Amino acid sequence: MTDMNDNNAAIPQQTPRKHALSSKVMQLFRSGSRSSRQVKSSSNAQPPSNINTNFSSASKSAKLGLHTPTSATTKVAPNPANPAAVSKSGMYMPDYYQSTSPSHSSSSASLNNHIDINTSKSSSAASLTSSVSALSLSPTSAVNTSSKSLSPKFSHHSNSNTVFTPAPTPTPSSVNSNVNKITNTNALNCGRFVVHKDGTHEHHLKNAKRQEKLSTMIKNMAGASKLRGEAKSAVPDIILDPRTTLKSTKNPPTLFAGFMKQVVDMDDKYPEGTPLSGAFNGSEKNMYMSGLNESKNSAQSTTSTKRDTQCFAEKYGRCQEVLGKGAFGVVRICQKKNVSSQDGNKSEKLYAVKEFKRRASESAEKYSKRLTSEFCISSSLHHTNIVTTLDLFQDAKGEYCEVMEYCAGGDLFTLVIAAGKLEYMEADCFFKQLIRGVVYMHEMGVCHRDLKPENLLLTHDGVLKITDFGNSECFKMAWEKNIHLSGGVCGSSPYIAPEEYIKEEFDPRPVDIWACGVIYMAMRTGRQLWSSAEKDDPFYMNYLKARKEKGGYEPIESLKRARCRNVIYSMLDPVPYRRINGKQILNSEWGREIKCCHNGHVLK
Ligand SMILES: Nc1ncnc2c1ncn2[C@@H]1O[C@H](COP(=O)(O)OP(=O)(O)OP(=O)(O)O)[C@@H](O)[C@H]1O
Repeated sequence: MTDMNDNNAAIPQQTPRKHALSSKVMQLFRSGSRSSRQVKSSSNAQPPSNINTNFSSASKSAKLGLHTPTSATTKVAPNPANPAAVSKSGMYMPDYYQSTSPSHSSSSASLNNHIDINTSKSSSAASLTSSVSALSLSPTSAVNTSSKSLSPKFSHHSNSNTVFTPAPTPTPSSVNSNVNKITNTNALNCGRFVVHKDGTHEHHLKNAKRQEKLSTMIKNMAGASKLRGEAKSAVPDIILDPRTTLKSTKNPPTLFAGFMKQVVDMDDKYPEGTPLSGAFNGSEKNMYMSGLNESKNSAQSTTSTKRDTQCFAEKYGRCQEVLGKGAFGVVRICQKKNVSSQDGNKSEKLYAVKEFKRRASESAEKYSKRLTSEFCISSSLHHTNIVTTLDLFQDAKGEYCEVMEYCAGGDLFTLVIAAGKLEYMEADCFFKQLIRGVVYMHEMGVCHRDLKPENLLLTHDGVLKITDFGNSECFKMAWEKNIHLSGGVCGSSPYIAPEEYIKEEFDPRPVDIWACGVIYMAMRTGRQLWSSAEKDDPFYMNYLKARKEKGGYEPIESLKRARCRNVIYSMLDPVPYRRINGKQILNSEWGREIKCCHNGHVLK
């Protein structure tokens, strides 16, 4: 039996190389993605229109998709008064990255104040490395998160008088019973997630199969009268009457409800068979056929740029069916045949090609800045848990397209919807990979600002990859000591951190951590925690109240394992500077005991 405590599990060694970044690119990083900032009304849950009416002007303009003042993004955080805030490398380590949480005697609002975690300070300071000419960079200095010297102690207090006893360290027998528990789930029966007797596991993710299941679910939901009762309970109020009934519902919206809302919305906008994010809409055959038709059409229109098309086809093969649809265009699969592999055999290689459509309201300059920012940032990041961006080219219509590695397991959003919810071993594995990717990103001086299950792709063997850097920003250059604060509200409402609504400027890193906490809860419960973390959201208000009380917040309490709950409460601390950071999560008892399959690497 393998010990569940994986003390040696450290984040993959990544080594940032310092680059001189031209002022032009800096300018793009500072303002490019900002111009596209907006809150996407959640694809998962449509907040009722009678809420979200009382927010600051900054958040208001962001919600309306308006441009947030650039000045808000360029203000530099003040120098730390505390000399301890300067790392060994001489770089400023902001408060947020200090190893100890600020102490608060008033315990009521701060569950995470009771979590004592040592964090390695030897990691290099954040450094984004990029250049205009060479957009793909290799990191060079190691991220050191040795956990040997750590002795995390959890004592989860819901208030100053109450102490929750932490869950015991798993013993072989407790691991066994957990394994048995997992073994009994449908997840295992359908072969998606297999747990071995030694406690290790494997993922077998097939997006195409999942799409079929989702199509059937949608058909049943929409058509079969015998399922209507179930449909009503599974899609509470969101579809029925979002404005009047959310406040009276007991549970927050399910991810499936949001998915159905997408279907309903899409039906109005697009013809039948147009895939949404996750390419669920229509049978696989229909998707493929429509993809072929689209390829034919695009082939006809590309005759004027035959040379470019040939060049692209030589490198990446022909574009085929549509994989998914996002806010800015479709993502297609490309198949390159006869690629020589290391063993001398010929095989095929698949790529994903993402279109960047220009919005009607978007100026050419803004469009160019948006896509350059996304491409510059994503192609500068090299990590197992971040999708590899390979190329940027212009198609026959003059639209820019980004070439990425193809992730055959689809996205986490559709996985959770198809599964209902994930068992803890599967969710934990994805969670740890997500945090590893976030830690690396933050080390590189980049924050994502739109983390959600739709933007987390999966390989067939369960490697999670963060994608969609359209809202990301660089908060610190390699040569800078101070971080740049962010401003404005962006992302999808259920995942947006509360400070985005109430503060003009904030550290963007805790914002990513907050989103990861919400994502974990979405995986485990199949529901959103709330529509948005604002005062007029009844679920969020309940959460704020309940986290101070003895019983805690029911959806988080339902996680059962105290060490997991403690970390989630700390990730969802409404006070950003108290929020746990990525390294602390990995070094927590829970973080260290999570076993990732193949240590989060793709199987060869
Ligand atoms: N590399 C990839 N491999 C496989 N599928 C992909 C890949 N990239 C994207 N997809 C699919 O396409 C969908 C849309 O992609 P993406 O989120 O990047 O588009 P977007 O226009 O930026 O969307 P949005 O801004 O609305 O989040 C994803 O949810 C996923 O299902």
